[in-house]
Amino acid sequence: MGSQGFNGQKNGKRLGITDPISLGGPSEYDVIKTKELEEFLAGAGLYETHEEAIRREEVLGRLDQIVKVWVKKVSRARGLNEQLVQEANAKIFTFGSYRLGVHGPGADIDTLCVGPRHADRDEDFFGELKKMLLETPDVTELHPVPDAHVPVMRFKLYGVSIDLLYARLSLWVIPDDLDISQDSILQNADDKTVRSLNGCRVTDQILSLVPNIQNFRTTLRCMRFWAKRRGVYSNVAGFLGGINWALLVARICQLYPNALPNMLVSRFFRVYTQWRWPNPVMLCAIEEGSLGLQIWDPRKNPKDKFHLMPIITPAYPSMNSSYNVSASTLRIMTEEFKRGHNVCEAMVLNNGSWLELFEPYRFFEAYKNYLQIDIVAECDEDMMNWKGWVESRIRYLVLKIERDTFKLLQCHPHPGDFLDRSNPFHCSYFLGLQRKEGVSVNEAKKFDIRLTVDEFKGNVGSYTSWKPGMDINVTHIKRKDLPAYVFPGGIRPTRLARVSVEERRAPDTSVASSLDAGTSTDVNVVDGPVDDSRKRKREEDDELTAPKLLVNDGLPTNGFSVGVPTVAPEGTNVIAPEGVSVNDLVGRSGAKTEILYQNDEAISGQLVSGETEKLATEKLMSGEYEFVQQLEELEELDGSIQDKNLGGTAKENDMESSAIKEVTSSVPISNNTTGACSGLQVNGSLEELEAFELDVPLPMATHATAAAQRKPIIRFNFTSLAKATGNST
Ligand SMILES: Nc1ncnc2c1ncn2[C@@H]1O[C@H](COP(=O)(O)OP(=O)(O)OP(=O)(O)O)[C@@H](O)[C@H]1O
Ligand SMILES: [Mg+2]
Ligand SMILES: [Mg+2]
Repeated sequence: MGSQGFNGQKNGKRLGITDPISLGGPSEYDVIKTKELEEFLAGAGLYETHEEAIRREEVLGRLDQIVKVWVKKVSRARGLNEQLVQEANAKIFTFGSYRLGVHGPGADIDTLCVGPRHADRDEDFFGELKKMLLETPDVTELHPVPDAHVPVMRFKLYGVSIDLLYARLSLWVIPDDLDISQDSILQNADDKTVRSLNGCRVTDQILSLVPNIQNFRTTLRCMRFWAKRRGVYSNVAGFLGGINWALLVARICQLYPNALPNMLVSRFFRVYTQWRWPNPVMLCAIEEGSLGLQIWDPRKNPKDKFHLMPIITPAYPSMNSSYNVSASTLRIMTEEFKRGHNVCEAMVLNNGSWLELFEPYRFFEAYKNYLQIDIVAECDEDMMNWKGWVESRIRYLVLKIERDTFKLLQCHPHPGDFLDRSNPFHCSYFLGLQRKEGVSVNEAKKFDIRLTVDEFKGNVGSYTSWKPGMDINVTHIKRKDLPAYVFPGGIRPTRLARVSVEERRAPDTSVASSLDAGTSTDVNVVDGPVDDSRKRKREEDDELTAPKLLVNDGLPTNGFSVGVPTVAPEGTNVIAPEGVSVNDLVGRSGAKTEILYQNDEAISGQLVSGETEKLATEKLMSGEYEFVQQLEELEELDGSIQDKNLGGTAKENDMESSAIKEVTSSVPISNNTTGACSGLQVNGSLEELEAFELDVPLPMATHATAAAQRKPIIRFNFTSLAKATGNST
């Protein structure tokens, strides 16, 4: 198949803020591999049926009817004359995965209702419309969330999940052909309206900024599925969510405008493996705008400087869509990009497969030590609210632990919760724990993170909608003590293979995978034989290095616990920060390079040579836009930025390997504790924490006074050999 001859432009406008990396079109191989990929995605159940698609359209039609009736009712109640009542209008727009055309069978439809100035949010949208929805028999599970940052009404209409936002415009009449992409639509809009409009405006912009929507969709479907399988799909956990993945994929589509999805997937991994965060990913230039709304600008906004993985939204006001990303989650995602890159490279040599790329990440085999966060509530509604709140706090716990252990301990949050099948009002979250690479047992000495956990629980306990019965428990557990309900089917494998650090991220062709689409939080744990000699060695290692973890102060618990009750520990020690080199001030190239080769060098009709393309990618990475320059300015502005190696490291002629190396060390500089980050590890073996010896469930200490009275103790002692007495749950 020849080149589609796309020159990187759409309607005479260049897409993206740089020229493409390659204008090469697909080869026969790409056509075959793309077909294979599409079949794979279909086989995984990612596409809905034609009937389901029709149903969604009917649902949207019905919703549009409902809001149109609503707005007339509201207009009449406000005393508008009959002519104005007749003209009164409201309109439904869609955004999210449905609008992008990448939704799966069970996905919600994200919708926005745009209404006139006399239909307000509180009284009319969350009042009258809610009342009408409650009275509509086809509406079920109505759950209004008026106090959210982006207020939303959640419900099901004919069984289809709907997220409905509201934008109140300053117009008296909403025309049916209203264009919300104009910035003027934001004039005189309240903050919640601006935020509510944002989802639609961003989605529409994305679709207008990619060269080929169909290729974008297939690639995005693939990347969303991949991210779910690899446990890196979750905004709230500090990974990336739907909009972030869409933006990352869209940028790749701009850089390879004539490529088919198979190549876009492989370039996705290549480019983001080399990406030198915190250079931002942007689909277009950031507009200053005339309305004075705050935009992402690390030169002006101190908070923006600490964003580790900026992925900027393309509609005014441009924002960073991925501010939740932490050093931990960035490290994990970078490792995953690298793994994806390796699998794709191997595929070209006939050594890899799509199956292998989508191999589920085996979270519960990856670590020896976990932190288990259990929550309980008294009824469905309390549980839903309590879960939402706790879930949104967990990434702060990750930050706190890494901060308070001077980054010697690394946390890996598992996205999503696990429901205890024996108790519908109990569920658990998990963090994998490991010692930072290169931190020796001796160096690590002892940790005391009682205060860290206490702080977390205090924070969680400050929930303004707290109700009696909402409780939380934080317990340290070993892998063997993981509750059965975390495993597929609720059945603990008879023997859990320990995945070595290298194995954790490396492709594993020996493991068969069941492609249960949509189970983003499920991890396929495989029960396999463990080599005896390796096992013996492990046990010896455990003996030598067993650290100690104390999870409470010996006080009795209040009866709710999951974990391993053991004896109370001896006194606790607080580790000193000495000797901890937080190597986060390492080199970022300051040079702004000429980007890419000329268009006419791009070989029309065929792929550019691998080496040329690699070089082009590398160039792009090393001189991405004006941002490097911006960073230099930043450094002049802010003495806290201490990039000593600026401009002194790899430049445009460096090979890919050095670019990778740079990616792993090119991180923003911060003296801010929450935004602080360490160097990333990609290569080499990450050492795990070895067996914790003591593991006592925490007393319940969620709320206010309870939290103050029961201080949980978590102590990591890498030298002590106190014997465990734990038994499994
Ligand atoms: N917590 C949030 N903060 C900010 N924006 C959010 C948040 N949750 C959702 N959104 C916005 O709503 C959009 C849709 O979110 P949603 O969770 O429905 O994901 P999605 O991409 O539609 O995937 P799915 O197919 O799983 O629904 C996102 O793309 C984002 O713009
Ligand atoms: Mg959605
Ligand atoms: Mg949604």
